[in-house]
Amino acid sequence: MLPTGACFGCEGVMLSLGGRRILSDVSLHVKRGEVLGLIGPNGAGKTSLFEVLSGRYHPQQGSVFLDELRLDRLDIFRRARLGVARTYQSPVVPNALTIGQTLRAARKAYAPMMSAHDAEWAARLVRLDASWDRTAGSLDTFDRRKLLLACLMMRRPRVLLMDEPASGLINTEIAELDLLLRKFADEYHLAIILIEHRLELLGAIADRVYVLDLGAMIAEGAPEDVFRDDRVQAAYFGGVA
Ligand SMILES: Nc1ncnc2c1ncn2[C@@H]1O[C@H](COP(=O)(O)OP(=O)(O)OP(=O)(O)O)[C@@H](O)[C@H]1O
Repeated sequence: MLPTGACFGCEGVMLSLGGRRILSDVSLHVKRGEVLGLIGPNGAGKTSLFEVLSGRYHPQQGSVFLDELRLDRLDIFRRARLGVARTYQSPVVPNALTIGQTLRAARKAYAPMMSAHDAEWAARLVRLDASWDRTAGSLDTFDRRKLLLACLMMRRPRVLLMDEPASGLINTEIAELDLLLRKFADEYHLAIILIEHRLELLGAIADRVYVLDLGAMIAEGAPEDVFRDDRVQAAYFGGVA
């Protein structure tokens, strides 16, 4: 069960891969309209936790919840259809398709089919200004991210999991991305979880932050408190915990 007010998350997740313990007793939850940061040093288990939440990995112990629904037995595509959207560190787009064709493919990927109006709305929402005749492969990193976000947003997801969405972006683009994500959370009540290495980026946008280290959750709270936490300092900078 999730705590009162939470709409998505996991409880007591234990994951082993290839005989190695990757996650130990990990719990995390997010509310509607909340932007959550997930941080931790390299190899802490952040991406593995996203794979558990999105349904690519099935943990040996623990559960994933969307409201009261237990998602444990559902594969990644079923969770996506229930409103668990996911982006990846590399914005891989279908290079040869135009923006228009890519959005059309997303509209028709599964029932219910979305309308052309939904695609136009989503492209406007993410401020994708490029011509729809352009091939997706010709877009820069930020426009690729926007195109992939538009494909997700047209279906009005309930949860958005984003693995290092600021990777490859310049500062002005990161500022625009922050505004977009705040808008998704505030106006569309989307629950957002972001993986980010750079603490300073999360300080500006996250309502709350979780810190993973060596597969265990070592801190949770407001960004300014978490960043001062001795265990977090030790995990990041090798100080004394
Ligand atoms: N399929 C796998 N089989 C065995 N070990 C794995 C597998 N995938 C990941 N790992 C290991 O699990 C640990 C956590 O990896 P993960 O990619 O989840 O960490 P991360 O916090 O996302 O790291 P980074 O910030 O470097 O992306 C690492 O030690 C990694 O080598």
